[in-house]
Amino acid sequence: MAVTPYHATTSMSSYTPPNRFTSVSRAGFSHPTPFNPYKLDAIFSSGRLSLSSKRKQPRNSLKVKSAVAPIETTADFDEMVSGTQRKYYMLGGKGGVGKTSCAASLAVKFANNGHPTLVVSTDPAHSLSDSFAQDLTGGTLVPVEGPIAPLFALEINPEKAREEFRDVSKTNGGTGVKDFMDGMGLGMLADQLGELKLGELLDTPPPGLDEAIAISKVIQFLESQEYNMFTRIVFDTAPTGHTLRLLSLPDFLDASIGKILKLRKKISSATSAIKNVFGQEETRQDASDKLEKLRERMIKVRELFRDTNSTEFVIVTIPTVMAISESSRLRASLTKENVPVKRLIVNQILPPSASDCKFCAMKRKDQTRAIDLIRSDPELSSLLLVRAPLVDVEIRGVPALQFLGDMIWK
Ligand SMILES: Nc1ncnc2c1ncn2[C@@H]1O[C@H](COP(=O)(O)OP(=O)(O)OP(=O)(O)O)[C@@H](O)[C@H]1O
Repeated sequence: MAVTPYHATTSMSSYTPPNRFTSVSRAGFSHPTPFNPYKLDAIFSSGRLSLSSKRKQPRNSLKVKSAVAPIETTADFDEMVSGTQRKYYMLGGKGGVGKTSCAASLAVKFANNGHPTLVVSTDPAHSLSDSFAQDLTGGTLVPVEGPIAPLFALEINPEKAREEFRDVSKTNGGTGVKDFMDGMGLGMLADQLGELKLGELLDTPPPGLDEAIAISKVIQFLESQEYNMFTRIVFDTAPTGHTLRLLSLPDFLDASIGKILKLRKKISSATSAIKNVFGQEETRQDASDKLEKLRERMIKVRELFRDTNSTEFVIVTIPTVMAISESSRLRASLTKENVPVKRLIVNQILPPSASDCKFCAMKRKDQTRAIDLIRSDPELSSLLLVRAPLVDVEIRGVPALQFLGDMIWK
């Protein structure tokens, strides 16, 4: 299967990873008081947040205090950044909570700490381009300017990935095969094939299939020599429902494809006498191989999600009862699927304010109540709770992501 084309740039090909990751200074910005840390526009207009200035400033000089009841934990970024072996971070959660912003800011932070990093969006509704304020829609790796170590971004077109699957399956088990079998009087086997609901699968692929294929494509090309320089891979995944289906999908596909392959063997022996007449043996063998490969790739995706040594799923949520309930269910499902989870980002927490309006005071109360839920939730209370404040402008572009990342990933 063709690997996503990519044209290496000089910055990537000439890059030598540092021996000691700690030797690369982290981005930090100092702000003279009085200063509202949530006013991004103030930082930009004052010129205090610029890529050239970031290396001169002391690390983590910007401290943000949380507005709601304190739960003093950090993301333990030191643990995330340590080691040169490749690590994968999957960020997921309810739609619109800030998965993309958190994923992009984490990727920028890794790159600023010396890790050649790749950030990938497999969300069918991509917003990585918007987040980086760069066009990433071409389906190829695009260099992101700014961070210290190379940072590349990729939006995988799920439609295209799905088409690939449809092509493989059509030749192997769709109507083509059914007609072929009917023609040979193998209606019974055709019915068995029907039971596998393969036709349905082709017409309306289950949510998660395109994402699983997209992830498997990334795994595939990351195995090549050309891309082994990437030590951190950050995935911006699709909203919760898709992720959950994606996790059960490999089992479903594994079983279905397994059955199809068995069936194929039966058909193959039953028709050995006449298959030469049809002259299709070679095509069918090729399709079988492709299907088997697809099955292996699905298994790899599942293994990657479950690999405690290299992978971590980070749940992103917001401080509302609905979002937290959904996060709790997500965690339960991830645990069932043996997917390692350590961190929970609570994004968009209201910043402190001396004079709350009525609306803000109500909102703050709601947020406090929601965060209290996390503390008593059996699925979420054991996670490292990371607080991310609501800022007053959209997070777009590397400097803004750097700013957000320095508040979240500490
Ligand atoms: N901490 C924050 N403060 C202010 N705005 C934020 C914050 N986090 C995210 N946003 C904004 O919220 C919007 C949605 O964020 P984002 O695209 O990151 O969410 P998402 O979970 O990836 O969404 P989707 O599920 O639609 O892909 C964006 O406009 C983003 O700039």
